[in-house]
Order: sequence, then C-alpha cells, then structure tokens
Amino acid sequence: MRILLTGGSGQLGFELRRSLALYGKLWAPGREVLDLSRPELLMQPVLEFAPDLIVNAAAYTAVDRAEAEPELAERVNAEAPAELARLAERLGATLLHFSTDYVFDGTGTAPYRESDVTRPLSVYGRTKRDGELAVMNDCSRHYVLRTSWVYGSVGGNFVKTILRLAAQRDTLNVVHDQVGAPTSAMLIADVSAQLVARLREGRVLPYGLYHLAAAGETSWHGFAREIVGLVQDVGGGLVLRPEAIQAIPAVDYPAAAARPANSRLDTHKLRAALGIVLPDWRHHLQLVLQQLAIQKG
Ligand SMILES: NC(=O)C1=CN([C@@H]2O[C@H](COP(=O)(O)OP(=O)(O)OC[C@H]3O[C@@H](n4cnc5c(N)ncnc54)[C@H](OP(=O)(O)O)[C@@H]3O)[C@@H](O)[C@H]2O)C=CC1
Ligand SMILES: Cc1cn([C@H]2C[C@H](O)[C@@H](COP(=O)(O)OP(=O)(O)O[C@H]3O[C@@H](C)C(=O)[C@@H](O)[C@H]3O)O2)c(=O)[nH]c1=O
Ligand SMILES: [Mg+2]
Repeated sequence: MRILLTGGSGQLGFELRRSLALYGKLWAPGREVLDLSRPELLMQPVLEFAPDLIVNAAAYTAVDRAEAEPELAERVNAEAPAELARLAERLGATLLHFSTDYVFDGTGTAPYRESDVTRPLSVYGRTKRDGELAVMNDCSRHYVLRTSWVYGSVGGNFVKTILRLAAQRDTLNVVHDQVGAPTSAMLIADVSAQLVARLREGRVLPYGLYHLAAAGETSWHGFAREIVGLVQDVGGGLVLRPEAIQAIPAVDYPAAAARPANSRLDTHKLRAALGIVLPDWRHHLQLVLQQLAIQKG
C-alpha cells in the first residue's frame, strides 16, 4: 500500500509515522514539498506519488491565532482537505482525516455523537468543520476521526505548557468549566493503524465519521492537577504543587477564541465498529510523562 502522510512533523503525525510504517510505502513530505496553504499546488505531487491512502494529519491548530488569520486557517483546514478529497477520489484512494471537538458549541449536556449538529464557536472550529464536510462530500472512501485535547511527547500541547509553567511558578489558574477527554497522539495513531490494517485485509470498516477520544473526562483544571501530581509522585522537581492550581471560570481567562464548555465525545460508534475498548485518559498521560522524562534525562 502507498501511503501519503501530511503533517508528519506534528504531534499526531509523529506517532502516525511510527504506527503506519508497517503498512506499506510511507511518504511524509514536509510543508516545503506539500504546502497546505497553497491547495492549488497539491495536485501534481499527489498524483505523481499516486497513494492508495492519504492520511491528513496537517492542520492549522493555533486556536487563538486563527481568529486573526481566518483566510490562512481556511486554506489549510478546509480548502486543502477538499483538494485532497478530490484527488483521493480521482485516484480511487482512501482519505483518513482528523477533526476536533471544537466543531461543537459545547452547550449540550451529554457527550456529543456523530449525528449531533455542529456549531463552532471559533475560526479554528469553523474551518475544521468546513474541512470535514468537504472530505465527506468529495471523497467516497473517507474516514473522519474527530478527537479532542491531543497531547504527546513531540510538539506543543497543554501537558508541556503546564510542565513548563509548573517549573517556574508556585501558583497557577486553570479553567474548570470546560470538560473533555485528553487524548494522546499515540492512541489516535494506534487506532488509525487498526483502520488501515482492516483496509489492507479487505475487512473495510464502514466509511464515515467517527468520534475517537480516551475514556473518562476531566476539566482543564483536573488535567493540569493530574499532570503536576503524577510528576510530583516521581520526584519531578516542580516548584508548583498540584493543590496550588486554582480552578477558575473561563470568563476569567481571556482568550481570543471561545472554547466549548462541553467537549466530550461519545465514542460508542467507533468502539462498536472496531470491537475495541478505549483506555482511560490517565493511562496514556502516564506513558507520555514517562517519555518526556526519558527525553529530558
Ligand atoms: N492539538 C489538538 O489538541 C487537537 C488536534 N486535532 C486535530 O488533529 C490533527 C493533528 O493535530 P496535531 O498533531 O495536534 O497538530 P500540530 O499542530 O502538532 O501539527 C500540525 C502539523 O500540520 C503541519 N502544517 C501546518 N500548516 C501546514 C501547511 N501550510 N502545509 C503543510 N503542513 C502544515 C505542521 O507542519 P510544521 O511542522 O511545518 O508546522 C505540523 O506537521 C489536526 O487535524 C487537528 O485539527 C483534533 C483535536 C485536538
Ligand atoms: C495554559 C493555560 C490554559 N488555560 C486554559 C485555556 C483554555 O481554556 C484551556 C486549554 O488551553 P490551550 O490553549 O492549551 O488549549 P487549546 O489550544 O484550546 O486546545 C485545543 O486545541 C485544538 C487544536 C483542538 O482541536 C482542541 O481539541 C483542543 O485541544 O486551558 C488556563 O486556564 N490556564 C493556563 O495556564
Ligand atoms: Mg493550543
């Protein structure tokens, strides 16, 4: 199988390079070769490589900055995925694309299902919503995996931000009224590999939209406390104690983009289709903290 991976330098892309490597010839060009902000330039190199599978892990993910750069975010998150979808269709290829909990407005009280109506609050969320719609409309063999609160050992994320702040400060304010499931890039990459394995074996999972997140839920405040608590347990030398992380409402943490209060995703459809159990969010957090400690040491 010939696999084209975009976003190979990102946190998810890094894990996908590992998890997909066994499944065929993997090509993971950087933005200097495939620039998703220039969708019109994608056709030639993509048709030349002629992938059987396109995995689009590239995205414009700076949620606040997107408010000031909506055209760029739209090109990378919506127009480029639309072009990749058309190219996949033309090649008879499958397209695996990733999206986000931020397509929802977060006013629902239950975990969101795939059939729930989207209403993004931010430019990032709107452009990601436009991207997933284009993929679903323009490519018949598509998987759109919506996930949430992604972190990993490579790339920028909330875990690394909190560890950096916890080494410098003795108090920290973190919002408690936004809840979701922190999901490791490792988990998403492993589940993606299962989808690809099924493709290769001809036991193709029904195409469509699936929610993929770790089990359980927490707030950003709960997530921050868990990160700092776990590192403290192993004598991580942090200035900040978990008890010194204060819970604040989101209104007291001014940001350019609004975030959903409820980011919880109902993963029943994916678990039933693949016959898998998804681990609690704390499980992979421990693994990633170990990886980070090893990197440091
Ligand atoms: N991060 C999160 O919390 C969440 C992410 N997601 C989704 O998961 C997917 C993966 O996200 P994640 O790994 O966290 O993202 P990262 O921000 O870690 O990585 C983004 C990747 O996209 C690449 N990229 C950005 N702009 C361009 C461009 N113009 N041309 C080519 N490549 C580009 C980056 O390349 P470079 O290194 O050159 O910048 C990088 O490889 C995305 O679809 C995202 O929307 C969903 C839910 C939560
Ligand atoms: C660092 C920090 C953040 N926060 C708050 C701000 C925000 O409401 C929340 C998360 O902050 P971040 O900016 O790290 O997270 P954010 O960039 O909003 O994360 C999102 O990224 C995109 C790409 C997604 O798709 C989402 O699933 C989600 O993971 O925590 C604090 O309250 N205190 C702090 O010290
Ligand atoms: Mg961010």
